Amino acid sequence: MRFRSVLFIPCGNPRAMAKAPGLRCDALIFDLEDAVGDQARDGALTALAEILKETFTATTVLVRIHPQYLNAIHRVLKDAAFDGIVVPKVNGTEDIRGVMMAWPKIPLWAMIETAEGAANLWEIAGLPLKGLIAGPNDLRKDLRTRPMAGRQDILFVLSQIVLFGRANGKVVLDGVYNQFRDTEGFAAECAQGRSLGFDGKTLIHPDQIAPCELAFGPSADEVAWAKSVVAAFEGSDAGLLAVNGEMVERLHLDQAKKILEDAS
Ligand SMILES: CC(C)(COP(=O)(O)OP(=O)(O)OC[C@H]1O[C@@H](n2cnc3c(N)ncnc32)[C@H](O)[C@@H]1OP(=O)(O)O)[C@@H](O)C(=O)NCCC(=O)NCCSC(=O)C[C@H](O)C(=O)O
Ligand SMILES: [Mg+2]
Repeated sequence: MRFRSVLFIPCGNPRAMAKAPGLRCDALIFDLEDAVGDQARDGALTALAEILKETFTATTVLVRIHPQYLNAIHRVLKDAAFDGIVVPKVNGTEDIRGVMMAWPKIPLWAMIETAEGAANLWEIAGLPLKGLIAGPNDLRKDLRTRPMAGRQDILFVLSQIVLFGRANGKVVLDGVYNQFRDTEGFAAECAQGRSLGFDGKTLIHPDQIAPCELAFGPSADEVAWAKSVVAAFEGSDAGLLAVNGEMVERLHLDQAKKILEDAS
């Protein structure tokens, strides 16, 4: 399953909700948390229950719950069809266990967006979760950082999400980019997220889907490199070879095969 492009849909926005079934991204996250004002909460939940009856172009449909309204959400969605729950502001393992009790069979995703959650990342990542998602907005609020070029202010947390996520076999998703009209800045942040090791990025606007897909998929250069490595090892049982002036080992062959698989 691919998780390159993962778009938040604000459940309180009927126009955005109407677009959701046809959107060509890997996953959708229907948001019942920060995107929904308190007055709109009941309507948003009803709208979500209705839309979950539809068929989606996206392969994975997730719901970001609001832990404060867990009982109401569970009551309305208990028979609804969706593929996972995103738990926001996870501070520690207890925040996940409560949701696991309510939905024992559905895959859970933890958002790492508080100082406490980041400090407890190793324990959280050790839980049977599907994935970890960075939340840069809440993280900056909680850490009291100021946005810096190259996300230097939160880079250590982003890298730890990748580190602890990978060590525990989780899908790891980068956080959202708020300046949704800034295509250059967005492309740069996607490239950085890809280089840091994230599987994909969470998005806030449909216009971010295509550039995100491009950034997180294998580049033309990577595919060319992968083909040359696979070709070089064909019929050879050598441990390492020189290919185009570069030493490549069998671990690179594994990487090359993965790139070609991702590109297909
Ligand atoms: C950011 C937006 C408020 C901008 O919306 P808008 O001004 O309406 O943009 P456009 O006019 O360009 O929109 C064009 C049409 O596309 C629809 N649209 C926009 N966004 C979405 C979306 N996310 N999903 C589906 N459809 C969308 C508009 O309705 C327009 O439709 P139409 O009028 O029929 O042509 C808006 O993009 C938005 O609300 N985005 C989602 C915001 C959100 O969900 N935020 C919460 C999650 S992010 C987060 O919390 C991060 C994390 O927790 C952290 O701490 O960092
Ligand atoms: Mg947040």
